[in-house]
Amino acid sequence: MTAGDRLRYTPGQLDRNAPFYVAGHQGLVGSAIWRKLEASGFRSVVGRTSRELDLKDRGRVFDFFHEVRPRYVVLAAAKVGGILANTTYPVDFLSDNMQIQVNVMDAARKVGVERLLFLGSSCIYPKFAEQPIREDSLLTGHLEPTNDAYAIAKIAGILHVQAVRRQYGLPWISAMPTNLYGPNDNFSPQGSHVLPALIRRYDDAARAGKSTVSNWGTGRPRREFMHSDDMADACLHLLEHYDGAAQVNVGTGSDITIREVAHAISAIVGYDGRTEWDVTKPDGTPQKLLDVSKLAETGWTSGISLEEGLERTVAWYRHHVTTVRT
Ligand SMILES: NC(=O)C1=CN([C@@H]2O[C@H](COP(=O)(O)OP(=O)(O)OC[C@H]3O[C@@H](n4cnc5c(N)ncnc54)[C@H](OP(=O)(O)O)[C@@H]3O)[C@@H](O)[C@H]2O)C=CC1
Ligand SMILES: C[C@H]1O[C@H](OP(=O)(O)OP(=O)(O)OC[C@H]2O[C@@H](n3cnc4c(=O)[nH]c(N)nc43)[C@H](O)[C@@H]2O)[C@@H](O)[C@@H](O)C1=O
Repeated sequence: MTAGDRLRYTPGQLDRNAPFYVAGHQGLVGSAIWRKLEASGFRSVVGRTSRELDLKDRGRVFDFFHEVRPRYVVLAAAKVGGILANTTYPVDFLSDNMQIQVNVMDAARKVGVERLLFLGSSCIYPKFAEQPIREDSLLTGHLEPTNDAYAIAKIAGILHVQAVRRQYGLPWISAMPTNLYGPNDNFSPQGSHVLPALIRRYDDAARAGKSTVSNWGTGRPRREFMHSDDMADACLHLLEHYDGAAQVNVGTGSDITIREVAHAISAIVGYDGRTEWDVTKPDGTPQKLLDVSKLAETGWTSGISLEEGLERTVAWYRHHVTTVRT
């Protein structure tokens, strides 16, 4: 594919028989996308674990794309973690993510992948962006320092997609999800995001009859949480209905304090002890609520309430407690 070879994209159903590569298909988002594609009739969905194909290995990534020749790609493979992991390992979050996305997008461009969806994150926006955060607030202010390395890699990914559109005419797109949760999440006490951390902590405490649990920070920051099945639904919707250079925010449109979500989880698991707040741990950005009007204009809104999503995820966690990723 060279500059000037333009693929004509017509919004509508993707071909259910065409090879569809889900990068990161065993992760929180990738596994939800896999379930969604199978349920939607896709017959040729392809995935590789990082053991089978390390996406940092450029040569092997090119070999894979030449062999499989996917027509569609969702790039849901990334180095991902919560606030502490991002603060402790900034080099990994910058370097791994830059390598993964550059290799995948270069190889996908080389074989002429028709539709590619790059997943960024709501942390790409300035720390003190006006709320709810509109897509056009990108690069208008300083980033939140606890995840600036990760955010810079994700911003480079958005630019990469836009550059491919401009130079090669491929109708690739980017989506910026809010904080996500659901089955196959990372439940590592130190490395995970807040929601899996709280589910594990409160469930462990309820089982052990503990009188106190300690959460991080002040509990005052506000976050918007979305179930990964909603996210997967939005991804397929965008691939079938959106073709623009600007990234699209993906969220539910409402947020909640960490204190409130901790209370909700403790009630679901039946924990009746005390909750303390360890203010030596970082709060991160004070509020991250996405403006989802652009997504709504494409015809998609979130369908899973936080209450239902938490119930489902706690049930999943309890069923998989001995095998969850930590
Ligand atoms: N979770 C969240 O709250 C949010 C996530 N996102 C974005 O969504 C996407 C998916 O995140 P999520 O599902 O949560 O992350 P997970 O950690 O659950 O999954 C990431 C996946 O990436 C794969 N992966 C990581 N490194 C490599 C590598 N070197 N080679 C091949 N595969 C690799 C892993 O494969 P394996 O299991 O085989 O090692 C894993 O399945 C990411 O781009 C993330 O930035 C955006 C906003 C919020
Ligand atoms: C999705 C997004 O996720 C990260 O940003 P974040 O939203 O700040 O992520 P978080 O889920 O880790 O924390 C949210 C809030 O919750 C509080 N908190 C309480 N108790 C625990 C706890 O036990 N663990 C964690 N992790 N946080 C806790 C914590 O102190 C903070 O105030 C980015 O680095 C980046 O990866 C990114 O894009």
